Amino acid sequence: MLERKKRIVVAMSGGVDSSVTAALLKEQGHEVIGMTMQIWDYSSFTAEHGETFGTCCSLDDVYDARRVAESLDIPFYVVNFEKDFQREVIDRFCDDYFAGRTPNPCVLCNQVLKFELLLRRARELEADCLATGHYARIEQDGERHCLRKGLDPAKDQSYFLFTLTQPQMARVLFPLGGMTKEEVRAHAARFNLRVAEKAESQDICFVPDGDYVRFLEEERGAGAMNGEIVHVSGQVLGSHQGTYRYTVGQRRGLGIGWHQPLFVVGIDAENRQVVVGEQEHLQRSELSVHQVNWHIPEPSGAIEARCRIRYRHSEVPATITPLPGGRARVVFAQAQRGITPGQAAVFYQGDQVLGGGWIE
Ligand SMILES: Nc1ncnc2c1ncn2[C@@H]1O[C@H](COP(=O)(O)OP(=O)(O)OP(=O)(O)O)[C@@H](O)[C@H]1O
Repeated sequence: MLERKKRIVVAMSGGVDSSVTAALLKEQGHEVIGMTMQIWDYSSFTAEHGETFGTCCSLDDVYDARRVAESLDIPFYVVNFEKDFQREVIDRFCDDYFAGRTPNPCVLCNQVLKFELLLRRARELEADCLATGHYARIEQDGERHCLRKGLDPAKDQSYFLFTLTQPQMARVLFPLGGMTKEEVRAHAARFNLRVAEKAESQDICFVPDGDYVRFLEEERGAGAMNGEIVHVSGQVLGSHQGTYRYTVGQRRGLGIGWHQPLFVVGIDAENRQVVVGEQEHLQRSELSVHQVNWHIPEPSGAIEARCRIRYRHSEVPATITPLPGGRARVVFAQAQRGITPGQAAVFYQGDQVLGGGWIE
């Protein structure tokens, strides 16, 4: 039981996690308000492709969130952030791909939509805090708040939350951070929530079928980025239909016969070249990041930590040196495969997030 009754806005996606979050906070005696962001209109996708998908933000999900709010007997609001989502997440997603990077839109959605815009709406309702169903933990350590991994290693979402700032963490709750998904599903059944058996959401909610190339071409048109496939040695091996169709580490779909397996090792969007090489060319022992967000006071020199270079990567030992202009250099104890510009590099010490930035 928390000591003081709070007014808490719960970000409700219509999924199991945020529904349980709302139910638990209500059970603890807080004044809970449900809020769903409408961020993407699926009707055109569904009309064209004739399918619906279990994503985090379709209209069905708004309906589910409303039903859950009704069953919990809490006020419920839908906020329309479609334009913000288009500008802050989708346009940047497309810009990144067309500039030769592989973006991570979930981090941007958390950063701008959930923890700036939605948090502001919560403040307008005079709420004490905003709660989400993320699997991560925020703990207070003296004056500072620290971000820790979710206790369930299979669900930990701390990587997607590295941009959180101190003022945001002071206002954000992750009630599921200390639970496993099993426990959350058991709570959902106990609360009799009709979303208890709902499937997990997709990786990228606005590309429900996973065909991001089609999505990019619908957004930006096709054909403008075609060019050569070039071996690291400089030899031209073939041609391609658009640099945005490729990502570092990719092996399939190159359409080139070569005496060794070939991988994409770099994308030079300016010259419209896809650079390929053998396995060993994918290994790099250092990277640079920009827009670094430190969760600890910015170190004055190099620190030893562990670094994760994409969501499904187990963090590895690295030396991290802050650089001027909000940048940092990361040098790995052992070379890493497939360091990908546009992805986030997040620094950890044990289960604590020390900071993170965007790979250049
Ligand atoms: N459209 C939305 N409106 C409001 N909050 C959202 C929305 N989408 C996601 N969230 C919030 O962000 C959290 C993490 O989102 P994510 O897409 O990772 O969902 P998830 O882990 O599948 O959770 P859930 O089961 O609640 O959908 C959700 O638990 C919810 O609190």
